[in-house]
Amino acid sequence: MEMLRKDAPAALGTPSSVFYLLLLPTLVLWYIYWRLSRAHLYRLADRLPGPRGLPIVGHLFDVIGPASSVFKTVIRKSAPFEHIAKMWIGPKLVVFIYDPRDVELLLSSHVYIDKASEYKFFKPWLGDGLLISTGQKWRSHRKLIAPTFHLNVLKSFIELFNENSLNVVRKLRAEDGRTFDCHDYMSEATVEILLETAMGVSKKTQDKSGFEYAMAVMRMCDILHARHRSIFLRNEFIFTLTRYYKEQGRLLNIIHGLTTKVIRSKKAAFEQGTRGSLAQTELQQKLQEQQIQQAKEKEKEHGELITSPPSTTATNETKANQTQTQTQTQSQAPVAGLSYGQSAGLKDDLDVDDNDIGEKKRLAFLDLMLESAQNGALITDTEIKEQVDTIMFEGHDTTAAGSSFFLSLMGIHQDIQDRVIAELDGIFGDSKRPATFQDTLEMKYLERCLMETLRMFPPVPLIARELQEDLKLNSGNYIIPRGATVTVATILLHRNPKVYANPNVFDPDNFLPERQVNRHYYAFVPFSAGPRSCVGRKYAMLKLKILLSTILRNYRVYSDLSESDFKLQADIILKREEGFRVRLQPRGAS
Ligand code: HEM
Repeated sequence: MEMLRKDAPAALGTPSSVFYLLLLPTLVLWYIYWRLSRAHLYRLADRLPGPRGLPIVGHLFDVIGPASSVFKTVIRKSAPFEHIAKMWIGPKLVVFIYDPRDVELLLSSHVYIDKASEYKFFKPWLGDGLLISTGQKWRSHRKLIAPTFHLNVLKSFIELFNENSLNVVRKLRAEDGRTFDCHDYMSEATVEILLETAMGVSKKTQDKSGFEYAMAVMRMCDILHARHRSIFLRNEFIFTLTRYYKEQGRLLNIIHGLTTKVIRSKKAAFEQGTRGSLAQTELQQKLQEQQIQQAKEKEKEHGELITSPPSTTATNETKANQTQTQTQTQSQAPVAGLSYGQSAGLKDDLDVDDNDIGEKKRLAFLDLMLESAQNGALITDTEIKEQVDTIMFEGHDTTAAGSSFFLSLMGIHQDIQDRVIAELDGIFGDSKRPATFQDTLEMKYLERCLMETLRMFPPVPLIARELQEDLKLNSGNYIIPRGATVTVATILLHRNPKVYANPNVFDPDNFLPERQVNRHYYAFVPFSAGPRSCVGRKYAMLKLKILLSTILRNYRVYSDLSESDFKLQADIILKREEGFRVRLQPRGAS
């Protein structure tokens, strides 16, 4: 008995050996349970076509590595499949869709609106802003924000679009005749335009130019993309141990520093009763001063009696109201279709009739946010900050990429550039006058070139959703199971040979109305579509037309490369790895 008692612990083993003895069966049981709980996912996934991956890890190794090679590999492997391609990234099922009929099902739905888990890496930066939020919060904020990008509001930005575009032209003089990366200029300009329009502050109120902010955003996107591509960096704990985490903190200081300052300065003006863009007020004052000066000079020259310029004593609020009223009486453009970046026939909440928008809602973005906060609990200070961060990011990086691709393509296709320039000369002649809203409607060929740029090089090349319900596709007898991530591969959709006869050829005539009419609405969705479409779509198109036409009225663009030399990288926003290298020559100089 005595012996038995002594041996008993040895027979049962030490606590650690018991642990190891139980570990294996526990793991096996857990694995069986895990597989069974995902049986539905595996069953339906097995029926989906896609490139063959490795056992267990699937295509994990395809998404690890430099950004440009990952993008190329994923596109290359998906391309041979006609409508849809499935890939396993470890345990994660990702399904790429690029048939317009399936894209319509996903994007037009009010059910499949939850963003994929990859968007969670944006959280420290954008919080629960419009891009990543979901449910009731997204719904109510979308309803609040969409009208602030209504055409009536946008028309009041035209002077600022013009003024900032001229500013870029002046800055570009430093690069005359040299090959340089135009993306830096486009980034800085798009940040400053956003500050002055949607945010309604003057760029003079900032210590530094938008350049530092734009560069911090670019670096931040690199970090987020690195997290997408590394299994280790995806883990929150491991991430905090890396240099990326420290750098993220530094970058967020710059990014949030600017947005905090913007809100503070706008709030201060708001509390003093000032509404509307402070930059707009400054610009109007400057124009008035110029008018007075010119009138005085004229008077001196000719001894002419001149009528006095408009009073400068009106309050900012009155002026902002005046601007808004003026814009309401300007020509009412067709609201749907090409001019605003989507297929004719597609409509979303930006296409509401003018009369459906209440008076108060005709405010620019940050004005409306502050007004709503003042009037009740529609939006809190934290939420305003999240939305400002979201609009600042979404509103600048996308248009910086779009305009840089446009200039690169103009540089490559001199014959097409000739036609754009001829159109602009037809509209403006020799005049240096700023563009009006009506002019932008007449830039038909430039518009087609812009659309073709967004087709071939969509700044947002992938739109990903996480399915909470199964999705039965239209293109074939396929069901994508709930739990999967569905990705609209815009870049493949836009180059679908069944839709575009020569998908890899830059041909602005793809957007001739007669060609458009025969195409599926969802074959062109650079701004997404449906309930989660881009709220900045019209803003982006109007701004890009003014910015790019101003550049091409002043410079001719050249490029030493062709599209086949582009090394595309999709670190959130589509870019050229080698930079957007172009050369400019002032127009009129031979
Ligand atoms: C060429 C320029 C632009 C392109 C190609 C573009 C593209 C897109 C796309 C594809 C989405 C959907 C993303 C997704 O579902 O994952 C989106 C969403 C969004 N965009 Fe844009 N965008 C552009 C410019 C702008 C501008 C100028 C603003 C604001 C001033 C803006 C604000 C937003 C916001 C807030 C969302 C989220 C909307 C929501 O989820 O309800 N974008 N954009």
